[in-house]
Amino acid sequence: MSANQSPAGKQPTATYDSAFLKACRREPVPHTPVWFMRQAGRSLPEYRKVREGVPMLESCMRPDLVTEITLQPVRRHGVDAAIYFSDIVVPLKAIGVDLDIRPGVGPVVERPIRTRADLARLRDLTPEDVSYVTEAIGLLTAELGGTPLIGFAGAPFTLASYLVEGGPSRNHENTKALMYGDPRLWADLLDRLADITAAFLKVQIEAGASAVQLFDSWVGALAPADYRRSVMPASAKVFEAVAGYGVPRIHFGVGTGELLGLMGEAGADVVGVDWRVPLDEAARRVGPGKALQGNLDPAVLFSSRAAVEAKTDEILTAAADLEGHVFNLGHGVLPTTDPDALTRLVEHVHTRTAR
Ligand SMILES: Cc1c2[nH]c(c1CCC(=O)O)Cc1[nH]c(c(CCC(=O)O)c1C)Cc1[nH]c(c(CCC(=O)O)c1C)Cc1[nH]c(c(C)c1CCC(=O)O)C2
Repeated sequence: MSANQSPAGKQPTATYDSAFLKACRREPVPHTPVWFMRQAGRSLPEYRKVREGVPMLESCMRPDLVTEITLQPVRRHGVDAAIYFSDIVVPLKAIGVDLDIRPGVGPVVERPIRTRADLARLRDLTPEDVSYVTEAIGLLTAELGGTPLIGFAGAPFTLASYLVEGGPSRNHENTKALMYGDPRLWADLLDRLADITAAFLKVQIEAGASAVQLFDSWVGALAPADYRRSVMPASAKVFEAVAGYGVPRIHFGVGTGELLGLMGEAGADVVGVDWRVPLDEAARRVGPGKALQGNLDPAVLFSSRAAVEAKTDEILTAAADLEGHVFNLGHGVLPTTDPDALTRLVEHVHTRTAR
């Protein structure tokens, strides 16, 4: 190990010692670190400008654009971590699934996956399928200095929901029909997706990502017993596959108050919490040995500065006794959010928690 290398491998010491990675490891921090899910995106005029005329999926495959878009919120807001600009469906596109991301809609799959024959269309992901990810992360880590880069992927349940429904869904009825009606096929589908997801996260870590987040955005639609039986084994397989790298693993979903304990148990080092459960109560549900991430309601950013600060202070108070806290929103930045409100929020959290 050379002098400027960390115990965690090839990342620079400044990155290893960043407030974000320290909080994930539950070590003392100089201030509570902050980043925002969907911090890169339509809330930023500079994002809308570089995306002009470039379809979403194409932008994810261009290392120059990925690098620029990932850096934009770091420059503008001074957040404590960058999140790699991509989408949860990128690895599926990379293995040849016929899908697209429609503006204002989200991912749409031409031929949904619902039978055993359909399952054969999901082949393994190799690093060559996503060489643009390796290239972009190389460019990014060179630019980021001591700011850590978070890699991410969609969790098997949330990916399955898009694949089975064929697009965004409120009730996930086709997904649940498969889960309850053909548990063997469902288990095989989730296992396939776990392998693809694990391979995609490995590419990002090996290229230089300092942490990874598994987005199980829609898993809050399930009761705990069904989560434990039908989803947790696949998510646990993903976490286990990347455990050896020693980078923090974050696990996030929306409406997951009843699942927080199980989501930690699946293998996360950090559990993401939406705004429906206060962080002190979330800590009781998750139990010791894990950090928490969250949990300001993204809609609060549409209220007055005083109201944003009051809600933020409530969260910081609830987080005061946590073993590790990464400040974030309870879900992604809404596209019409005033970016200045986000910049002020970063400053406020840093000032309020400076030690
Ligand atoms: C469920 C999900 C998706 N994608 C993602 C999730 C999990 C996170 C969550 O729960 O919000 C993950 C995601 N998607 C995107 C990021 C970028 C990194 C970041 O957080 O800054 C991340 C982390 C870019 C994106 N992914 C998408 C956009 C908007 C498309 C655009 O800017 O043209 C961005 C910036 C498209 C997308 N892709 C998806 C949706 C629901 C949408 C929005 C559809 C719309 O409102 O237009 C699927």
